[in-house]
Formats: sequence, C-alpha cells, structure tokens
Amino acid sequence: MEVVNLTHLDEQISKQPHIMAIGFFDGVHLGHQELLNHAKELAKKQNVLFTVMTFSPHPNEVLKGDTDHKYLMTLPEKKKKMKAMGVDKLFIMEFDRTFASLLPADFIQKYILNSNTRHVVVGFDFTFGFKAQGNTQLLRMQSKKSGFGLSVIPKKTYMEEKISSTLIRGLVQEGDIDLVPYYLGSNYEVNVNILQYKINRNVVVQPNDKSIFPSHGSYIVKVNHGTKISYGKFHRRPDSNDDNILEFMDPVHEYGDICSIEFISKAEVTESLSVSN
Ligand SMILES: Cc1cc2nc3c(=O)[nH]c(=O)nc-3n(C[C@H](O)[C@H](O)[C@H](O)COP(=O)(O)O)c2cc1C
Ligand SMILES: Nc1ncnc2c1ncn2[C@@H]1O[C@H](COP(=O)(O)OP(=O)(O)OP(=O)(O)O)[C@@H](O)[C@H]1O
Repeated sequence: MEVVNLTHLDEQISKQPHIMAIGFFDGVHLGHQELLNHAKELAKKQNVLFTVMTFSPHPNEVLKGDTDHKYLMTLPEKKKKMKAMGVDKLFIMEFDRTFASLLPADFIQKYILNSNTRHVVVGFDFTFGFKAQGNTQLLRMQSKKSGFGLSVIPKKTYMEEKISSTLIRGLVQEGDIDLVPYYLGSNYEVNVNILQYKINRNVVVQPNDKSIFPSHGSYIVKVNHGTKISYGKFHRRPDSNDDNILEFMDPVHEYGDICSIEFISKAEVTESLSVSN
C-alpha cells in the first residue's frame, strides 16, 4: 500500500483512475469495513486502484479546539489496518483551517473531477466542505451531472444503533469492552509503553496520550509483544494519575518496550497487587 501525505496545496492527487472511499475511519469498525469492502470489490471489477482519503488530525481537533480528542487508533495503526483491508493507496489529507474552508463544489472539482476519481464511496451520513455543507444529496446531484460514479452505503447497525466510532469510544471508556467486538469486529487493542518493572510479573504501562484506556477496573487481556503472544490482567486504578498495572503471564520485556494490549473481558480482582519496586 502506498501512503500519500497531502496538504490543501496539492492539486491533482491521482493521474491513474481510482475508486475512492472517503472518511475519517477511526477504528475501522464494521460500518467502515462494509464501505471499504464495497469500494474494494468495485475497484477489482473495474480494474482500477482502490484508494482511501482520510484526514489528520480529526476535524474536531481543528475546528472545535478539541485538543484532547481521543482516538480508537493512532495513524500508524490506521495505516496498518487499511493495508490489511486491501487499500492500494491511502491519501492522508492534513486537516487544517484552510482545507476546512474549501467549498463542497471545489472539493468535488479538485479531488474527484480533476483527480481521475472514477467512483466515490461514502456512508449515508458523510459530510464535507466548508461548515460541513456538502452531503450525499449534493454528491448524488454532481455525480449525475459530471458523470462520476457514487455509492452511498446504508447505515449499518447493531441492536438498532448506528455502529459508530463515537459509540465504540464510549463503550471502551465505560469499560464495556465485552460489547466492543459487536461494533468494531474485533477486540479493542491499544499500544502501550512499558514504563517500569514492578515486582513479580507486573509492569507499569502507559498509552499514547491520544489513545483510550478503559475506565478503572480489571480486565483479561491478550498481550502482543513482538512475535510473542501471552495473556494477562490489566488493572486500571480509579485515579488517572495512578499507575496502570499489567500482569504478563510471560513477562519477557524490557524497559521502553512497546506492546499491544487486546482487551478481552472484565476480570474479577482476586488478589491485591504488588506495586512497590
Ligand atoms: C474539504 C472539507 C472541508 C470541511 N470543512 C468542514 C467545516 O468547515 N466544518 C466541519 O464541521 N467539518 C468540516 N469538514 C469535515 C467533514 O464534515 C467530515 O467530518 C469529514 O469529511 C470526515 O467525514 P466523516 O466524519 O464522515 O468521516 C470538512 C471536510 C472536508 C473534506
Ligand atoms: N454505521 C455505518 N454505516 C454505514 N456507513 C458508515 C457507518 N459509520 C460510518 N460510515 C461512513 O464511513 C465514513 C467514515 O465515517 P466516520 O469516520 O465519520 O465514522 P463514524 O463512525 O460516524 O465516526 P464518528 O462517530 O466519529 O462520527 C463516512 O463516509 C461515513 O458516512
């Protein structure tokens, strides 16, 4: 997969014909996966590239000053997932105020018509352009007028609720991680830094400050550490300043290491933890 970092100054983003899915896609949940698979199938049938346009940072960080915006995945994790979804080219548009002020018609002209975009794939609630004025109706009108293809993916739901990144972020934050796979399609996974050793099998871990940790409690986790997979327990203390303790079954690790934790289910706390060095 080729990754292309863009700014609003870039003109034509592709010379080659391509089918482009557009959206932020935090977490690449089951709704996103349906959309991406649709785009992939179309691209295969038409023998053109399957591309995705995403944005960085999240529009809310730039437009609403939400500098503490939390993500289900970091940009490197999103790249990895997009590659696994079969994306040929990932466009990462720097989302800044200049780009945000682009009118919907100008977005269509520049990134669809002038960029050899044969077909666009978005979800039912996709918005774009200045003050989010562009929507699927406008895209539909323009696609008929200008001759590019358009697929609008209907709302994918679970238990009558729209599967959304916001909903999944809420589930993780509330510690309802058993429900997460029904929306995300997999367990919630987060990369952590191993900060220091504690006695026994315990280490202190810290996520990237943009990532989410579940609310306080104990969880059964799968730890992916290099090529090693082990199981353990993760304990989040009530106070956010307290250490987050991870107990590995097989604690072969070094200070400064990064490992990923997959949250499987809530655990009963059966013993008090050793937290002193
Ligand atoms: C060219 C462009 C300009 C945008 N300008 C705004 C804006 O002024 N205000 C806003 O709230 N969102 C704006 N957005 C963000 C979109 O409303 C939307 O969040 C983004 O396209 C990602 O789509 P998704 O949230 O469906 O994934 C803009 C998006 C694009 C592509
Ligand atoms: N449940 C869903 N069913 C169909 N399409 C979806 C669904 N969720 C998102 N999409 C589409 O996927 C693309 C990316 O959407 P976006 O990143 O805004 O996801 P989201 O889950 O709605 O995020 P958030 O909750 O942060 O608004 C958009 O084109 C959007 O319309």
